[in-house]
Amino acid sequence: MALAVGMRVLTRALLRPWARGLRVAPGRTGPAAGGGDGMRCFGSPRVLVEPDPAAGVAVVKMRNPPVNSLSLEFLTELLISLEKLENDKTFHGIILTSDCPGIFSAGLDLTEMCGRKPEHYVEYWKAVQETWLRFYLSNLVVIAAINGVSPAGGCLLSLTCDYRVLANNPKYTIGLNETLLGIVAPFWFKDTMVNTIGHRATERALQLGLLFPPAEALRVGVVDQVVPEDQVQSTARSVMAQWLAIPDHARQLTKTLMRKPTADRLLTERDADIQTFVRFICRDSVQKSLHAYLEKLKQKKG
Ligand SMILES: CC/C=C\CC(=O)SCCNC(=O)CCNC(=O)[C@H](O)C(C)(C)COP(=O)(O)OP(=O)(O)OC[C@H]1O[C@@H](n2cnc3c(N)ncnc32)[C@H](O)[C@@H]1OP(=O)(O)O
Repeated sequence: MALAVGMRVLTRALLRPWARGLRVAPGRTGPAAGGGDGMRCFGSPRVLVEPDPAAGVAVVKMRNPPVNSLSLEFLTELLISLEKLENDKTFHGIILTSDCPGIFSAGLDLTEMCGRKPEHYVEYWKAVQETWLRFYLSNLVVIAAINGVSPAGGCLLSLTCDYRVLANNPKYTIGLNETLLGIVAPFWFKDTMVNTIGHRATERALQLGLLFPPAEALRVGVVDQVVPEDQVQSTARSVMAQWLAIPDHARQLTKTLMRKPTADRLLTERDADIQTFVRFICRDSVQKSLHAYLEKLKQKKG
């Protein structure tokens, strides 16, 4: 039921103006990674999909340099790739990873939330909601191979996955750090974190905007496994094999059982959540905080 609702909302999303004209186009050519049966990589400008049909797995690489910030276009391309893989019976699992060295994703694109018109914030927030819903409720096994830093929306994206493998590099911190930007993680960001690490740990992590280095992330449960950097992809593949060995219908129904109540909360409060976000982001004080944060990021270089 929730999945049927999910399909309908995606179809609606793809009909929206920002999604029109974006279709999965043939990308880089060459043999599929590990597949060897001639199926080619495909994707879109910002998302590279490396299919391994023999394993029933596709590696989805985010490539929106420099930091894989989750812009409207990038989210749209991610959704289209996910839908294409879900509709292809060859695939049972995807490994979500990054093509940008040292960065999994810098989270929501701050330039989408700064100095724009309210109508833009509405469209952007719909896309953020849609991405969370689609990944959170996907029938596929989704494993995050986290090969870089992963703050805020980047962390959220990984939390939608069924399993997280993080590279053991002290620079690769992960967490919901929204409060450090003077903004508030919405209830469904919070719920996703609570479902992963529990209420008390989430309360502390979200209020303090904690970004956990690998050992801490593992201890608190934000990630499931920390491995040497050069073993992230191979570990994700062996974990995937374990998950795919479970009868698919039983695993899928169990996933739905676990996640539906959390997703339903957003599905029933979707419009109110958009209004809350737009009201909040349009506040002068919030705009000032975001501008100051972006400025600080830029000055870091000089
Ligand atoms: C209501 C809920 C709302 C929001 C949830 C969110 O997701 S808010 C976003 C939170 N994200 C962050 O706090 C991460 C901010 N970025 C960083 O900390 C660093 O950029 C990062 C990811 C550690 C990478 O550092 P690095 O030194 O490699 O790159 P640099 O900082 O120089 O950044 C390169 C250019 O990218 C721009 N940029 C970085 N993050 C974002 C972002 N989230 N959105 C948009 N743009 C971003 C940065 O300004 C640099 O731009 P440039 O024009 O080249 O100076």
